[in-house]
Amino acid sequence: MALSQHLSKSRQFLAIARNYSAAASLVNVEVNDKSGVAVVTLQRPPVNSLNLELLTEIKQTLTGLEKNKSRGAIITSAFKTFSAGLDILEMYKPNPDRAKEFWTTLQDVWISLYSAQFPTVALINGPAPAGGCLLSLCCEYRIMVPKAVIGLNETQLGIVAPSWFAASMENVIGKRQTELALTTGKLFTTDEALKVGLIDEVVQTKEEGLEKAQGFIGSFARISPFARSLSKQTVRGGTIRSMVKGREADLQLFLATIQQDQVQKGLGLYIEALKKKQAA
Ligand SMILES: CCCCC/C=C\C/C=C\C/C=C/C(=O)SCCNC(=O)CCNC(=O)[C@H](O)C(C)(C)COP(=O)(O)OP(=O)(O)OC[C@H]1O[C@@H](n2cnc3c(N)ncnc32)[C@H](O)[C@@H]1OP(=O)(O)O
Repeated sequence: MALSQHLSKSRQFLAIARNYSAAASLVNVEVNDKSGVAVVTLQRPPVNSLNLELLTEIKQTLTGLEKNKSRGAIITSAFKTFSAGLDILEMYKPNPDRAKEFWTTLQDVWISLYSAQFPTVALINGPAPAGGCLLSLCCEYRIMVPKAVIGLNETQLGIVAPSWFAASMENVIGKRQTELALTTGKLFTTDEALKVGLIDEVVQTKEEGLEKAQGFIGSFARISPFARSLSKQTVRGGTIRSMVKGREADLQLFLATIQQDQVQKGLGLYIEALKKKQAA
């Protein structure tokens, strides 16, 4: 499709996305007029913790971008935190039906983002623990600001990162580093993340990050989108197939795990600690 035609379609999507954003407003989508690349900004205050509603909007946004054959997407945050990960309140004293929908929607978001046909960049403009890290790991390229942290720190909450969280990290930094990171619940500083390959670039500001992200996506201008996306599928297909095959078992494991007394106690203490931190 010619770029002009494509941009016209993108603008139509933007109009729809704007209307949608106005109604719900947890995700803002802006399509760049020149490049056709969508900047997807998470905006659930205060820290973009991923609850059912935010995950649902992310899922709908990704579906819209895929339908409109997006040229690329940059995922970032409107706040100083990229994403605080899964909303702990979705797992603490959960309503079983909502917990089921919550986890299924998280799985859907992972599948859509991990297998997106268009190029994806995470512009990590603040802390990205656990589920925040997972979102960025689904992308093809990660750009991060200084003085932030990123990692799968689940063990620090007394829970375990599911196998597809671990696989997402392993595909980026390898088995050895993933095992060390997961067993300790490590949150990498920006410098540590760069050193281990968890992120690709460091930028000083979000604006610089947006330019770099556009540059990364622009680097595919002369590559056939068909060949690009099939190559991505070749590399990621095994991980996606294994997650999809195991998703019902994974859901049941999640539901059983969060009902355990020990897990509930741990989550309760963690929530208290977060609140005390704010009061101090
Ligand atoms: C093989 C077996 C498989 C079984 C599977 C079963 C279970 C595993 C399931 C899931 C995996 C879990 C994944 C997750 O993502 S868990 C979430 C992990 N997240 C964190 O640990 C981050 C916690 N937050 C922070 O560290 C900080 O908030 C921050 C992100 C660094 C930001 O710091 P800042 O100082 O800017 O903000 P505050 O700390 O003051 O927070 C403001 C406000 O937000 C509340 N909040 C923070 N994080 C969360 C969260 N993740 N969920 C819900 N709420 C959160 C915080 O309490 C404050 O609230 P208040 O009401 O006091 O204003």
